[in-house]
Amino acid sequence: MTKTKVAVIGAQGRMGTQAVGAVGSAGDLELAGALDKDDNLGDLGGAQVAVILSVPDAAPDNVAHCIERGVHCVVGTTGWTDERLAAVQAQLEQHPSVGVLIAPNFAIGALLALEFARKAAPYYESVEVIEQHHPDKVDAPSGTAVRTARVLAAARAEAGLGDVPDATTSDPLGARGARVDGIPVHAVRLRGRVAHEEILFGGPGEALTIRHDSFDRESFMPGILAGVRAVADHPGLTVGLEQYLDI
Ligand SMILES: NC(=O)C1=CN([C@@H]2O[C@H](COP(=O)(O)OP(=O)(O)OC[C@H]3O[C@@H](n4cnc5c(N)ncnc54)[C@H](O)[C@@H]3O)[C@@H](O)[C@H]2O)C=CC1
Ligand SMILES: O=C(O)C1=N[C@H](C(=O)O)C[C@H](O)C1
Repeated sequence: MTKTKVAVIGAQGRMGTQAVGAVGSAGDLELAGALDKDDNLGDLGGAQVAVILSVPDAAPDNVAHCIERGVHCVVGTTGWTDERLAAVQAQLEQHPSVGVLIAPNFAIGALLALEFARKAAPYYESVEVIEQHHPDKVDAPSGTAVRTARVLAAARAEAGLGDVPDATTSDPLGARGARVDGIPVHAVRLRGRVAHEEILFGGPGEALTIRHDSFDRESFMPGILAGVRAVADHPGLTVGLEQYLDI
């Protein structure tokens, strides 16, 4: 069997170290490179696929480097703005056979939570998102929470729902949190947490809470490997691993 050659970028980080182990342990994959910020990415050790788990400020350059060399990308790094996504899209137009997966969350439960939330959204007047992470995380709100809020907002708009009700007229300290496409999003940072998300729905006389917990980064590894195995068959830009899976 010919093994797919995979390079990990951000290989010395919390996620990168586990991803290096997961790729190295997969019988159908070969670790071609384990690269971090002081390394010259070069030809990525001849990799066909790069797993990018660097920091938000570095990932756009990492992705551009890979696309330029025809290397498919499975990107876990967060912090993707519309402008950064548009730049990836534009570069991919010059490299139409290259696949780039940007996956805000690789955990199967997080993907299921997103789909359950999409389904619930039309039925509730109120919804808010609370994410909790370890205090070493550099970006807030989490990429997962941003994507969840966007999906919720789109589902509400499609169902003809208006803004979430909120009578607040005075909030000088920002206690009501951020708004992503109109959806309130709250970020908690606590030592001991890994990655957690709650989607709180409210309607007259009832509530529905959808919650996902990643207690260990091993929860992300099967999703990374699934992305690596599928990315070459999905040229162009894809946001969300759920697009590859039958969820
Ligand atoms: N999609 C998902 O399921 C998950 C995504 N993440 C995201 O992955 C990213 C990394 O998270 P952690 O591993 O916790 O962070 P980390 O800070 O532990 O690791 C980041 C690594 O990237 C390296 N790095 C910095 N600049 C670089 C450059 N120019 N080139 C190559 N490497 C560079 C750092 O030296 C470090 O080793 C974050 O954006 C985080 O939100 C984290 C967990 C799950
Ligand atoms: O930084 C993290 O840890 C995580 N980052 C991703 C995010 O921002 O959504 C995924 C997961 O929540 C863990």
